[in-house]
Amino acid sequence: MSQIEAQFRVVRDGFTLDVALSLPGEGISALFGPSGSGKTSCLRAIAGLEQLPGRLQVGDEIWQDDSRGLFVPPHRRAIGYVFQEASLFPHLSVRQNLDYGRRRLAAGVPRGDLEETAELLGIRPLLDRTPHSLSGGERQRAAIARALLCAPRLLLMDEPLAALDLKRKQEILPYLERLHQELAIPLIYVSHAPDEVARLADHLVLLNQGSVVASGPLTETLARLDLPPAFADDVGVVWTTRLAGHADDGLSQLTVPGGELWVAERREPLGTPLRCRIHARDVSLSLTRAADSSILNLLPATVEALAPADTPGHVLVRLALGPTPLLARITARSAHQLALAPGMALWAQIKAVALL
Ligand SMILES: Nc1ncnc2c1ncn2[C@@H]1O[C@H](COP(=O)(O)OP(=O)(O)OP(=O)(O)O)[C@@H](O)[C@H]1O
Repeated sequence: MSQIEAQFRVVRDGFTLDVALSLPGEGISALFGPSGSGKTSCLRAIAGLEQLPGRLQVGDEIWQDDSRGLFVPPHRRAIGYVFQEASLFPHLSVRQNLDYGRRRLAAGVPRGDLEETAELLGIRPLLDRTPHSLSGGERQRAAIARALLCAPRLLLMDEPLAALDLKRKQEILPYLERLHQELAIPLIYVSHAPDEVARLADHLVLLNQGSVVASGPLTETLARLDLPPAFADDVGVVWTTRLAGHADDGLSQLTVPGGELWVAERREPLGTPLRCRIHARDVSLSLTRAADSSILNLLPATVEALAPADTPGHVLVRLALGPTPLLARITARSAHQLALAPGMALWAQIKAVALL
């Protein structure tokens, strides 16, 4: 499917939402931002649950165009919507809940396979249970399966993990990753949890106070130096690496275009894609390759740009390892002593790699 193009503008009770979104027609796009930045408002407007002034095109279908007085009502939009709390019918079994939306599809719309979808979300053994006998995570997986079975052209999820405790979140994330690999339709995922976004998203939209402050592929967007303080807390990059090999001393090697990393042993088959997050605070710089350092991950890099960091006395340095961006946060004094400037070749020392 081609792109999703959405423009909405509304002023209400002192809050202005003014967004133009251009999202890819596949993969997971995350709408990320602090509380009250307008994420849910955007999602509800895309679903048509709220009619905000604007225009919306999903692939080749126009769902809203105010200039032509066009507004497709929510029940006519082929959308699967997953809310924070799973809204299953309590008096129906999981199977009946899953079947509910499917049976209401118009004639001619291909029906998804219930058993297959249940398998994808690991809820096959639960099909004959009622929602109240399920854990929060299981309920949410059933809600996702139900949304998928409505033959959507677009899947929307509004903080689907926010109501779950850490253990349940960890339990459901692998299913979302699996969904990510299998899904042929785009998913717009609202979250204010950086870890979820880092783990799942392909495309990232950063919202702040009702406006889009950045939008683009995840890796490039996270490596921008000009993000407002609301996003500066956890600044760093996410790399999609591939498992390239194992050493006999308990380490595994990951590769990204332009670089490689050693991490504690991973047991997945070689070639498996693995995402990892590298915080800018865990990257230091040296002009020569330190031979006397205990840090294993020393990578040749080129300085691309520098900008003041959110913490006083620090700067953010954007580096390139071939085509792959990396951020380092170092003191302004060190940057001065090393005379850092764009184009300079140096060594990035990566102190910690978080595998997602
Ligand atoms: N129906 C409404 N009428 C008036 N104001 C609203 C309405 N819905 C949302 N708002 C306001 O719009 C702003 C954005 O809200 P929204 O729920 O879209 O933000 P959000 O980024 O999803 O926040 P959170 O992460 O807390 O869910 C908030 O100031 C909210 O109070």
